[in-house]
Parts: sequence; structure tokens; C-alpha cells
Amino acid sequence: MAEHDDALALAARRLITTFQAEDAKGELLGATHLEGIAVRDGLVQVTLGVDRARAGSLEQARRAAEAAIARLPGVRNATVVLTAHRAPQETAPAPQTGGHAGHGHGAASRPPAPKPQPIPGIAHIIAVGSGKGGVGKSTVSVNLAVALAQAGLRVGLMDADIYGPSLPRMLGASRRPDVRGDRLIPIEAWGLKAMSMGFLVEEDSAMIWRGPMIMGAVQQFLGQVEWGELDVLVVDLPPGTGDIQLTLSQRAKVTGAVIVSTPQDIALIDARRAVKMFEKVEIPIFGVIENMSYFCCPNCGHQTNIFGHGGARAEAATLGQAFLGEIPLLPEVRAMSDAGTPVVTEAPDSEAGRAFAAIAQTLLSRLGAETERA
Ligand SMILES: Nc1ncnc2c1ncn2[C@@H]1O[C@H](COP(=O)(O)OP(=O)(O)OP(=O)(O)O)[C@@H](O)[C@H]1O
Repeated sequence: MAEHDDALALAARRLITTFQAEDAKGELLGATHLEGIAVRDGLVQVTLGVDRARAGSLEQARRAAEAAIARLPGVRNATVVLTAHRAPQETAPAPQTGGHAGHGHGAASRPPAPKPQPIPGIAHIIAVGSGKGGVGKSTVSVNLAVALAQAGLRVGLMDADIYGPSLPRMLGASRRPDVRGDRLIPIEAWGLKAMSMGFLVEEDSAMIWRGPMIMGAVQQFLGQVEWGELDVLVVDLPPGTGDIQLTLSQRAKVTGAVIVSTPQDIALIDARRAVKMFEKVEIPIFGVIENMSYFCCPNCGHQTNIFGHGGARAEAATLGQAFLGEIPLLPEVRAMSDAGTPVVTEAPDSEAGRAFAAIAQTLLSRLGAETERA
């Protein structure tokens, strides 16, 4: 299978370079440069870099390249993505004082890392992360974002989990976003403006993105989505401590991060890693949320601590971080997530609904304090 994929990658590369070479005037694909090709099990993903100013005029050429690759024998699905970059003269100056953590070694010989800038129109960014996968980070991101919108804020939700985007399913929205010029129009759902790689490519093809392509996608989501004026952008990060977290910390000024963990020891060890990672990339941490904290029997109300209740609270105290609250493990949370209906809208008076609303209030006051400080 890998050999077959290698052959497809080669064939796709040849096609793209032929298109580029045939475009003598540099008006179509000749204006792009090949950033990467990833192939897995017949799913082909090509990333072409292009100057921001040109991106809008290349949509037809992009589609033509996509169709040509899709016709190659053995291709199950092809996606060609344009990642627009700033022209060199547009690049913001990057004054760097003190060095950005994680890039300090040998800084004298390297160009300074860009200082994270606020994104125009977006007052605050909250990053939701976890050390371990499957702890309910996306569930928490969606419900906190909707709860903040219910509290009257203008809220955006960005799914930075490029490998496994789950927002389309959780929001019950899978339509393709409109494109206006070189900008993507976010999908509106549950009072939020949302953007996810899952709106743009098939869920399984998102799995094969690689480092540089991922960074391009995150930058594009931050810089080229028509978010409008937002009080807060909630960013659902992938689990772990990789490229995406680093890219976000370098590209945008994040007001604060929230770390989601279950109370199990194994999740807590990873949560500790997540805390260290946010500290290293200089993203302030708002605190820790314990998800799947306890199971409350819907019949008799008896509380069972399936994963051992209270571990995240204790761990937060050990790490000197705030504890933001606990969300019970409830079948309706899972059922509503899977149905694309957030529990805070469908069952606001449920134990989980109230827990999310309370945590959103805590975050609201933290944002208020940050605004006053700024
Ligand atoms: N409090 C909860 N009660 C019941 N089910 C929950 C709860 N929180 C999350 N789940 C369920 O657990 C599963 C994993 O949740 P989710 O996708 O939010 O986790 P994640 O940490 O974002 O995962 P990934 O690592 O894949 O990004 C989903 O089926 C979700 O519905």
C-alpha cells in the first residue's frame, strides 16, 4: 500500500509541476509553489503556497488541478489546498525582547521568532487543550463557546485539530464554507461562527496532513477567516503538545488556555505535560477542568466515581493552577454531542449544562480582568 501511495505522490507531483510549467505567464498554478503532498491509502492532499493577493484568482486553477489528480488511477479522493502567505513586504516587524520560550537556544545566530500579535477584530483567544486524547476537549470547547455566546458575547470557534476535526459533527453542521475573495466565511451554528478543517475536506483525509501543511492551515484559519468582530475566539487544540500549539503561540496572542483532563492518573500525567508546554510557549493558563468527573445515575441519582473523582482539582493545586470546575459523565452529553446539539442549548438545566455555564462565567470574569489589565 505504501509503495502505491509513493507512486501516487510522484504522479501528483508531476501533474502539478506540469501545470506550473505550462502556465508561462504565471497567472494560474505558475503563481504557486508546491509546499507538500501527502498520500495515504489513495487519499491525496496537495498544498500549494501562494501570495495572499493572488489566492482569490486561483480558485478555478485549484479545482482543475484537484480534478486532474482525482482522475489518476488509484486515487480515492484528492484535495488541493491553497495556503496564502503574506508577501514579504506585508510581514509585520517582529520586535523580540527576551526571546520566546522554546526558541532561546542559540538565539544570537537565528532570526528572532515572531512576537505573537493580536488578531485584528478578535478581543480574546481562549485555547482549549489536553495532554491526552479522548478526554472530552472538543465537547468542552463547543459547550463553553456556546455558553459564552448565551452570556451575550460574540464568539468564534476554531477547530485547530487538523488531524481529527470533530466540530462539524458536534455542531451538526457539515456544509462547505463560502469563499469571498481570498477569505473563508465561517459557518454559523448555535450562535457561533465556526471554522474547521472538517468543513473543507473529508474527515478521513484530514488525518494525513503533515507538519508544514498543518502550520499553513492554522495560520490561514487565524488570518483568512472572516471572523468579523469577536469578543472571544475559542480554539479547540488537538491533544498533546505538538506543532499546532507552537504555531498558535507564535502567530496569535492567546489570552489564556484551559486544560481539560479526566481524573485518571494517566490523563493527569499528560495534563501536567500540557501545563508545562503552555508555560514553555508563554501562553497564560486560566486553569484546569475535570471532565467525566463522576457518573450520576439517571435513575437513582447515586454518584459513582468511575475514573476517581477530584484528581484534576488536586493536580491543579499541585501545579499552582486554578481549578475551573468539573463536568459529570452523563450519557446525554455523549448523545447530544453525537447528535450535533450541544448540551448547554438542549439541556441547560441538566447537571452538565449548569456546570458548563458556571465555568463559562468564571472564564468571563477572567477575560474581564485581562481586559482591564490591558
Ligand atoms: N462529560 C461527558 N459525559 C459523557 N460523554 C462525554 C463527556 N465528555 C465527552 N464525552 C464523549 O466522549 C467522547 C470523546 O469526547 P471528545 O471528542 O470531546 O474528546 P476529545 O478530547 O476532543 O477527543 P480527541 O482526542 O479525539 O480530540 C465523545 O463521544 C463525547 O461525546
